[in-house]
Amino acid sequence: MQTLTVDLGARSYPIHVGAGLIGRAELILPHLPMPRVAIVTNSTVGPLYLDTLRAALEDAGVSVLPIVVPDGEQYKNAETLGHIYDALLAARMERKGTLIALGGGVIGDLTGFAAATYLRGVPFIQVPTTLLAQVDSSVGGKTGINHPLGKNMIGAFYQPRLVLADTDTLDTLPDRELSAGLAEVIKYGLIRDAAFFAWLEENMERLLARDGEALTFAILRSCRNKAEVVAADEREGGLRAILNLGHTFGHAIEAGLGYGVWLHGEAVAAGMVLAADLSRRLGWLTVAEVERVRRLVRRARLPDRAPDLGLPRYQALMGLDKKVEGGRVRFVLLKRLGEAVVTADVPEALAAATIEENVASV
Ligand SMILES: NC(=O)c1ccc[n+]([C@@H]2O[C@H](COP(=O)([O-])OP(=O)(O)OC[C@H]3O[C@@H](n4cnc5c(N)ncnc54)[C@H](O)[C@@H]3O)[C@@H](O)[C@H]2O)c1
Ligand SMILES: O=C(O)C(=O)C[C@@H](O)[C@H](O)[C@H](O)COP(=O)(O)O
Ligand SMILES: [Zn+2]
Repeated sequence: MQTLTVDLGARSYPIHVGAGLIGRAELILPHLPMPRVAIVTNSTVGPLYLDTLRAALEDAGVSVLPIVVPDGEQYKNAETLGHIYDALLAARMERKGTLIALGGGVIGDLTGFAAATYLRGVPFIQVPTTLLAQVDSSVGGKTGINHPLGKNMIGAFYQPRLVLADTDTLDTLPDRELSAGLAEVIKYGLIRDAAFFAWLEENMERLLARDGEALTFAILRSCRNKAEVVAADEREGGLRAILNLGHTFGHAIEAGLGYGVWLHGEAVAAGMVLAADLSRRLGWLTVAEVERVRRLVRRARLPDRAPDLGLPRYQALMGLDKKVEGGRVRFVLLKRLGEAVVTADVPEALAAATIEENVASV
């Protein structure tokens, strides 16, 4: 097991990464104010991993309330959140009870927001079981739910007490989901870690083949990048927005197609290629550099073109992005491979051409 820390003063927390961690209650116990937890999971992950986690905790004297919600991005909404509150209230979960998110980013975001709001805040722990959740969503405290008009529109910054990333859980992850996680991994290389981008170009096949050493390296390197950004700017006053590379286009794709049609990582992958192409149009990246981005995305078995929703629909959806200021979309773009910038100074015609020249019919 290897451990990193998200450095947030009194709210700092560890990220443990390694094999077989779900069965190790001793890693969780120090973070529980009282021996009572609710494990929130879904109908896919529950049958795979709930028993192991539950038995480990119960054997250690912890009372466990399982809450199983339906699986899918389309359930990351107010209705599912309501079911979680209902179950917590029915079981009289108290303020010192801890919520544990067992699953991917959907479960993590939902459970984190439930924890931020139930009784005005109870402790929570992330046990991420997808690559995407292990490299990104379980770290940093962005929690929330979708709105039909836009992704993650309702939420809170609320940090977990612990992130427990058991790499064994990736054994059961479908290939498509593994690739989706690789999108956010590539993101770290593009925004602030050129050496990691080059490493990914060398090692993409090992990652796709689920080589344990390569995956663990990529998870730790990604978490280290994210932890450093979050420690510097927890609530996205500035720097943290670079973690949104590809998301302005990507969130428009997810909401525009309907949640769950394209996976989050797939939409972000196409969005990053568009962001790279827009950066080229602004004179920052070369054609060859955009091709490097496109090639790596394709090698990760991810889409490098966006679905053709029509330009007006893209513009309307992107106008709802959380980074919009004074009505102007703020784009996360690339000055070079390994350095992101956030700018509203983008001629509308260039953004429009980027979309129109990078779409493919779905
Ligand atoms: N909070 C953040 O900082 C942040 C960062 C990135 C993404 N997100 C959010 O995370 C979500 C995407 O997360 P995701 O990609 O993990 O999707 P997900 O949570 O939908 O999980 C993907 C699929 O894999 C299944 N699954 C999970 N673990 C499994 C396992 N070990 N074996 C087999 N199947 C497994 C799930 O049931 C689901 O069907 C989006 O809602 C996105 O907006 C949040
Ligand atoms: O942690 C962050 O900050 C991120 O932006 C990480 C993203 O990968 C993630 O998808 C996040 O949920 C997007 O944030 P949002 O504020 O655009 O909803
Ligand atoms: Zn994301």
